[in-house]
Amino acid sequence: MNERVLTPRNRGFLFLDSHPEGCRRSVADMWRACPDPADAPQGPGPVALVIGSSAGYGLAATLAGLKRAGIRGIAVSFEKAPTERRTATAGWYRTAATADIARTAGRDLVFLNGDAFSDTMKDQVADLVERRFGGRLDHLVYSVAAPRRTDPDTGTTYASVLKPIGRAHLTKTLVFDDQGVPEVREVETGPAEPDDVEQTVAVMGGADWERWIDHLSDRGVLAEGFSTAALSYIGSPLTAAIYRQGTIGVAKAHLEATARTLDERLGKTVGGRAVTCVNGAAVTQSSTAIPGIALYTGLLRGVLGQDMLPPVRQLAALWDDLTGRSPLAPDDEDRIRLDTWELADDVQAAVADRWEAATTDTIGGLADLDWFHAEVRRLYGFSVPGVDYAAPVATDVPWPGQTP
Ligand SMILES: NC(=O)c1ccc[n+]([C@@H]2O[C@H](COP(=O)([O-])OP(=O)(O)OC[C@H]3O[C@@H](n4cnc5c(N)ncnc54)[C@H](O)[C@@H]3O)[C@@H](O)[C@H]2O)c1
Repeated sequence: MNERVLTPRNRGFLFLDSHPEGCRRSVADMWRACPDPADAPQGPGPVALVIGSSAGYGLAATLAGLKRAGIRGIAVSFEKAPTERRTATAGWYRTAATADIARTAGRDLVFLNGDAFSDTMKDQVADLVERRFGGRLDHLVYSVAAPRRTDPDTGTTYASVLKPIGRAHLTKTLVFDDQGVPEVREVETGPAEPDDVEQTVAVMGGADWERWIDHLSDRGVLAEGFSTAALSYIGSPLTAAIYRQGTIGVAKAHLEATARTLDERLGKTVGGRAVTCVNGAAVTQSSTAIPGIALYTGLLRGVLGQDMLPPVRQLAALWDDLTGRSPLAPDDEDRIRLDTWELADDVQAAVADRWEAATTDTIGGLADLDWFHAEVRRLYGFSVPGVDYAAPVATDVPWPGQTP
């Protein structure tokens, strides 16, 4: 058993190691933060597939699905195993913790580790649905955030980028030095090259989600009334140049257009439904990579405090919609909106005032930096309340279903 004391080592918002016990507790905290349903789910539960289940919104989808809807089924993510020298990635440890929660809740959830963009993974999932889950999938939540995707048809690998379109964009941004001292800087991001948009759409648009649905449909494993949701983001005018009007925004528009195509197709074939679900800002490994988002999210928390709705509470509402317990009215572009708390006019006005006033000297009084800094560390299992970080911890935690 490889036991050692782990201290955080990071470059910016990226950490080299993850803390297994901290990751386990952060999942337990998320589980507790998901509200109980008025009546406990009965029976074996609907069969669900969550893609991107080990972090951020996909982890929230998995936990909220277990608690609110009593799902069983399959959870897919892409994580790295521990080695002699390095810990596993945080999502590996969170997956082990999620598996324990599913087991305790009496739900049969199978965790697969591999590339969701591959056809091999799609076949593996379809085989499992056939063999283990009665051949019928009731729900699919798509929550992948990835830097690259290889198209199985052509073998071409696409890389997504976060760039403005048309001209360079100067934004304020928040960084922390090695001692954790915050600094507000300006960074310029150059405009997208001609094929950056196409590449980003190929990774983060709707192509892979559509491929999943077609693949599972061809295999005949979509249940009558099957429903699917993919996660999207709109965000603030403050981040629009880099996000919604940037390369990633074009990809999100593609994802939302794909939902409309899939919705029509599923309606005709299995009486099913496809939607995108627009969520609010959250601190995740993917979101911290977006220029300006760290500052924006820290200020948003400064304005909203505890009223900032965590992913697991948003996803509880999504499951209530998917299962028909409490349907949500879509917006005029057929999207489910769980981001209204973030985009409320008064909230956005207050964040914009603070953004304007933000400098290295003033930031401490404008943003909730303690929260933001701790959230970033919690992504890797550090700064989780109740964990003894001085104690040695076993890093070779097995993937669920494997023997150590
Ligand atoms: N973070 C936010 O503020 C925010 C807000 C609204 C919507 N969203 C959306 O939520 C979705 C998930 O983003 P996140 O921020 O939770 O990301 P994240 O980085 O926290 O999680 C990404 C997940 O995708 C998995 N993954 C990555 N590549 C994969 C691959 N090739 N195969 C299988 N799994 C893979 C990872 O293992 C992880 O489970 C995205 O669509 C994002 O746009 C995020």
